[in-house]
Amino acid sequence: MGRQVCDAVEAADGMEVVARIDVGDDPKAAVEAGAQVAVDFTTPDSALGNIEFCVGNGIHAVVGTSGFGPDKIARVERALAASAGVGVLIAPNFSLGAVLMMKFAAQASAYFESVEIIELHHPNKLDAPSGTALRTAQLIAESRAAAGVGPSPDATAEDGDHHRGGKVEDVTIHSVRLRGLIAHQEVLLGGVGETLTIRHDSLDRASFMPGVVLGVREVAGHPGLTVGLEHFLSL
Ligand SMILES: NC(=O)C1=CN([C@@H]2O[C@H](COP(=O)(O)OP(=O)(O)OC[C@H]3O[C@@H](n4cnc5c(N)ncnc54)[C@H](OP(=O)(O)O)[C@@H]3O)[C@@H](O)[C@H]2O)C=CC1
Ligand SMILES: O=C(O)C1=N[C@H](C(=O)O)C[C@H](O)C1
Repeated sequence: MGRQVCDAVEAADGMEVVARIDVGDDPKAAVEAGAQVAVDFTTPDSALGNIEFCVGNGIHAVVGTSGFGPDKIARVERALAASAGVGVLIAPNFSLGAVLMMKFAAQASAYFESVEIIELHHPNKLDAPSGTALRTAQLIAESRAAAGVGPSPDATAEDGDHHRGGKVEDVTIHSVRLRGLIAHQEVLLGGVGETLTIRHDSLDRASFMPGVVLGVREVAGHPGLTVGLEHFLSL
């Protein structure tokens, strides 16, 4: 992602890549080069420190790295509280189709008794479930709570080995890791006598680039923390 993002930013109107920071490089090089916006696609362990460094140095940040739970989000907010005017965008998924898939799934989940998520990714992915699946589960939970819909029915009495996947916000998520895949997700919804499946496929990492470039363009105009690219789009 890092290499592809550098190419996409370099090709975008009015943007220039002034520093490329790999693991082991000193991030001060970005400050010295006058970076206005940093883009982070690293690892769940590295990203928080990178964001805190950027915010502390007045650099806006666009973050694609997954694994941002409530604790890390709170730390980003604390860093931002001490740096007025700096913006951080954390987007679980930068592809337009995935943003729409999450929105449609959350909307539909208010009308169906059952909902489960299957996320499917390449086997080099470090985290499970994916950031997209976590965010989808949160959005579904919010939508179902607002509509007064209870948890999906499930009579499984025992599942010591997790054959039924894992639950996030009471929504079951199944994670598939398979050579040949890039990034895919299905949200399965079920009601009496019918099912609805909402599926998104990233067939190429190029699918994330327009969203990243949009984030870089817009983040300075959105001080504070924004979670989700949908807030920079008029959907
Ligand atoms: N939001 C979205 O739309 C998308 C999010 N992602 C997420 O982005 C992240 C990266 O994905 P991907 O590119 O596939 O992963 P890779 O593992 O291929 O790349 C991560 C890179 O970050 C480097 N790195 C680790 N720590 C640091 C650091 N402190 N400073 C600079 N570089 C560092 C790693 O170096 P080394 O290998 O030497 O450790 C590695 O080269 C993942 O969390 C993934 O889930 C991916 C695609 C889309
Ligand atoms: O690691 C990936 O590849 C991806 N990670 C993000 C996630 O965890 O949801 C976004 C996309 O699914 C690709």
